[in-house]
This record gives sequence, C-alpha cells and structure tokens, in this order.
Amino acid sequence: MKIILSGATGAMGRMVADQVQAYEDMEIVFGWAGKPEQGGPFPISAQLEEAPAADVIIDFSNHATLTDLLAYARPKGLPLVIATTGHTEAEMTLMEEAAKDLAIFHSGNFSLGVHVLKLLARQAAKALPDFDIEIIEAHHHRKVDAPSGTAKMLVSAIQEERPDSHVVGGREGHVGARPLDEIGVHAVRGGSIVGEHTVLLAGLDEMIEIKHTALSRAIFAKGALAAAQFIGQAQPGMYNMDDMIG
Ligand SMILES: NC(=O)C1=CN([C@@H]2O[C@H](COP(=O)(O)OP(=O)(O)OC[C@H]3O[C@@H](n4cnc5c(N)ncnc54)[C@H](OP(=O)(O)O)[C@@H]3O)[C@@H](O)[C@H]2O)C=CC1
Ligand SMILES: O=C(O)C1=N[C@H](C(=O)O)C[C@H](O)C1
Repeated sequence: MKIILSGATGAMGRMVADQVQAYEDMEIVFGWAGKPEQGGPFPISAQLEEAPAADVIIDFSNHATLTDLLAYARPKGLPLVIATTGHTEAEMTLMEEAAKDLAIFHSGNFSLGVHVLKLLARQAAKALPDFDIEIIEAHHHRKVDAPSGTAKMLVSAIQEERPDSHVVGGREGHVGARPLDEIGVHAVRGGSIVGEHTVLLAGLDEMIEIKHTALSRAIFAKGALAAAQFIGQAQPGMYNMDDMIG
C-alpha cells in the first residue's frame, strides 16, 4: 500500500513515518508540507500535484488543507484518512459531500483507548441522567484548535443520550446556576502534554471521572495506518472508528 502523507514534517507526520516501518506491506511514497524538508526516506514537497500514484492519503496537517486534499483525491478516487482536527462546519459539509464518491475515514482520535472512553461516556450519560457532565481536555502548547477533535467526538456521543444538551465553554462572570442540559467543555494547553481527556459526571454527593491519557503519539499513528488498510478497498462513504472496531 503506497501512502501520501499530508503534514509530513509535523509531530504526527514524523511519528507515522516512524511507525510505518513496522509494516512490510505499507510505504510512504510522498510527503506534503507547507515548508518541505529534504533528506528523508521519501520526497517531501509543498506541491501536492507532484505526488506519484498511491493507494491512500493519510492527513495529519491543518484543517485549511482540506479543499486541496479533496481536489486532488476526488478525481482519482483516492481514499483519504483524515486525522486532522479543527475543521469548520463548512469544511465538514465539503467532506461529507466528497464522501458520496470517495472513501473517507475521519476521526478526531485514532486510539483504541479513546474509542472505549467514548463508549463508556455514552453509557454513563445514559445510566446517570441526573448527573452534570463536563469534559476536560489537555494538550501541548503547539495545538492550534480548541476544543480538541476528541472532545467534540465525546460531546456527540453524549448527545446521543442527551439530545437536548448543548456545549458551554469558558465560563466567566455571573453565569448563573448550572442547568442539567449543559455539557461543559474546557481546554487546557501547556508544555508537551500529548493528550488527556476526562469525562466528569457530577451528581449529588458523588462523582465519576473517566479519563484517557495518551502516553505517546504512536497510538494515533498506528490507528491511522490501520484505518488506511481498512479503507484501502472500501466503497465511497464516511467511515470512523465505530466501523473499524465496532
Ligand atoms: N485524529 C487523531 O488521532 C490525531 C489528530 N491530530 C491532529 O493532526 C494535526 C497535526 O498535528 P501535529 O502533527 O501535532 O501538528 P504540527 O503542527 O506538528 O504539524 C502540522 C503539519 O501540517 C503541515 N501543514 C500545516 N498547514 C499546511 C498547509 N496549509 N499546507 C500544507 N501543509 C500544511 C505542516 O507543515 P508546514 O508547517 O511546513 O506548513 C506540518 O507538516 C492536528 O490537527 C491535530 O489535532 C494529532 C494527533 C492525533
Ligand atoms: O493535536 C493533538 O496533538 C491531538 N489532537 C487530537 C484532538 O484534537 O483530539 C487527538 C489527540 O488528542 C492529540
């Protein structure tokens, strides 16, 4: 499987390039980045059109690359694994539109542990309908989007059980008593934190915290490579971790 790696010079791009070496049947044939670097095991360019024929694109870059990625992949029917977070609503609509004739695997988090955190959060929201729910995410100081893609995924899972709830972030001043239909979402940024997500359920006289801590970016890279194998032969459509793991 030949891979085009979008975001090749970033923290995640480097980790994917490292992890792919463990797979005999996968190789990166081209890297795309705004400011390319020379001397690595595959060519990196700022011109996506220079990429050779490939089987899949893996994207860990910036939401602003989406239009170019779709313009390149769609005419070729080239499956896309989109791990980048922070897409606008308009970009999400573009992605869903492109998925009518392109296989797109999109997830805000490619780790197995976060997938289970999501299932647990939904189950807890159902089992504890009177508990207030808050999500706290923490990431490194380079992260440019907030809240994290994972936090948004957790909100969506909880809203499956609480369809009338809405997100509240950054409380300040006289905000009044907290209604049950809020989901508080809080973004912490600092140092080299790889990624932490806590779902806090607070009831009267008791609370539960369900927490996932990423100890290495390798978990995201391995998950994205597994997703690339999963959608390599898939029919057009939008796929996520539920489709791959169940
Ligand atoms: N779904 C998941 O499991 C995970 C998702 N992520 C997401 O992946 C993304 C990347 O994270 P990370 O590697 O830490 O970020 P970095 O800032 O370290 O790297 C970003 C990469 O994207 C490239 N890039 C940015 N803008 C453009 C552009 N306009 N055109 C071409 N290339 C561009 C950068 O190259 P240059 O600077 O030269 O332009 C760089 O190679 C983020 O959205 C993050 O949230 C991260 C971890 C896990
Ligand atoms: O930017 C990151 O680093 C991460 N981004 C993803 C997100 O926004 O949820 C996943 C992971 O937490 C690391």
